[in-house]
Parts: sequence; structure tokens; C-alpha cells
Amino acid sequence: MLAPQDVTGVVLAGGRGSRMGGVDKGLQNFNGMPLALHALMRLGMQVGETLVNANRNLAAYEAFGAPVWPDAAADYPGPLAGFLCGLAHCETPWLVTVPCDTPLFPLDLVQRLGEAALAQDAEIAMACAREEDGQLRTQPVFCLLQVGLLESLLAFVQSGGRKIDAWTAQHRVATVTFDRPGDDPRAFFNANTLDELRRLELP
Ligand SMILES: Nc1nc2c(ncn2[C@@H]2O[C@H](COP(=O)(O)OP(=O)(O)OP(=O)(O)O)[C@@H](O)[C@H]2O)c(=O)[nH]1
Ligand SMILES: [Mg+2]
Repeated sequence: MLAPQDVTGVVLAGGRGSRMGGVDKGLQNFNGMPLALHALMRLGMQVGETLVNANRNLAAYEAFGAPVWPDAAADYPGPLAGFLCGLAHCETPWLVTVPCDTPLFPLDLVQRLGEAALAQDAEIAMACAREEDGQLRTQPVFCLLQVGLLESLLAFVQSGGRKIDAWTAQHRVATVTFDRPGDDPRAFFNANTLDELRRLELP
């Protein structure tokens, strides 16, 4: 088993939130608490250290109590910028990423990704789950990464790469499907719009 103290968790909150009208998505309330704080608390139970990657309203994120780091480049190159930021500030052998907009993600996310990574001697473990349309799809923003991948990711992003799957395909990846009896079918539902956010709040 991967020991929680060997893992740093980063909450990805550095996007533009354009489908939400340009608001800072991580600071929008979900059941009365900012989305990114939900993610941070859920992740904090599963790992030794946590970080937040955000590019706006840094003081609001700092109030959550974890270190906050913005992207090194200010041009919003996408979620991989958050992976880079997390790897650059990670002091443990593994980093796990979660987006700020998926507040119901599994409480055993890190444990199951870690088990698969170790069992398959993988450098990366990625979640896979059923979406609202019923289709199973990889969930590339839920990723467990060996910290030594920083150089590889830096080279990929510097050469213009933006797609998570295109980068992870260069490495040994274990895919973990969260589709067991007892798994919450809504665990990976995310909120891209305010409507989706209100719908996620329903029981
Ligand atoms: N650091 C960083 N994170 C990003 C960037 N773009 C997206 N993300 C994060 O990656 C995750 C998935 O991205 P999206 O769901 O597309 O979120 P978003 O980009 O804020 O929203 P849209 O602008 O509507 O696409 C979210 O947790 C975002 O915060 C970026 O340029 N930099
Ligand atoms: Mg986006």
C-alpha cells in the first residue's frame, strides 16, 4: 500500500471558469462551502500534504490553510499547468491531482490509485469512471504521478503539448475504474456551469 505520507495532493483551481461565466470556479459555493475547500478537505483525509494551485484571488485560497501556488506561466495553458505546478512544489515521492469542481470524488481515490500504481509498477495511475451519459471514460485530471515525472512534463509542455492523455501515453499508466458495487455513481460528476453546480447539490 502507498503510505499517505508519501503522497502530496494538489487541488487544481487555476482555470478560467469560462463556462461558468469567468468566475473563479473554486470559490463558488457547493452546499455552503467553496468548491475548492470541499476538494481540499476530501483530499486532505487521504494524503500527507496538500497544496492548492490557483491563479486568481490567492488570498481567498490561502485562507483555506494549505500552501497556494500559481502557475509559473501566466497564459492558462490548461490543467497540465496545474500538474507542473504541483510536481514543482511536491516534496513527497508521489503527487495526486484533483480538480476543484468535482466535490463528490471518492474517499478511497488515493488508496485505489496507489494500489494499482504499485501492483503494476506504473509511473502514473489514472481514474476511469462512468459519466452522466452512462459511458465509462478516463478522468485524466484525477491522476497519481511519480514526482520524478517533472522533467518529462516540462519538456512536453514547453514543446506545446496541452493534452493530458498525450503526455501520459509516454509513460507506464495504470487505469483504475471506479465502478464497483458500492461506488457512488455520481462521484466523478463535475460542475462546468452554474446549473450543473446547483444540480450536483441535490441529494
Ligand atoms: N493551473 C491551471 N489549471 C487549469 C487551467 N485550465 C484548467 N485548469 C484546471 O483544470 C481542471 C479542469 O479544467 P476545466 O474543467 O476545463 O476548468 P476551467 O478551465 O476552469 O473551466 P472552463 O474555462 O469552462 O474550461 C480545473 O480544476 C481547472 O481549475 C490552467 O490554465 N492552469
Ligand atoms: Mg477548461
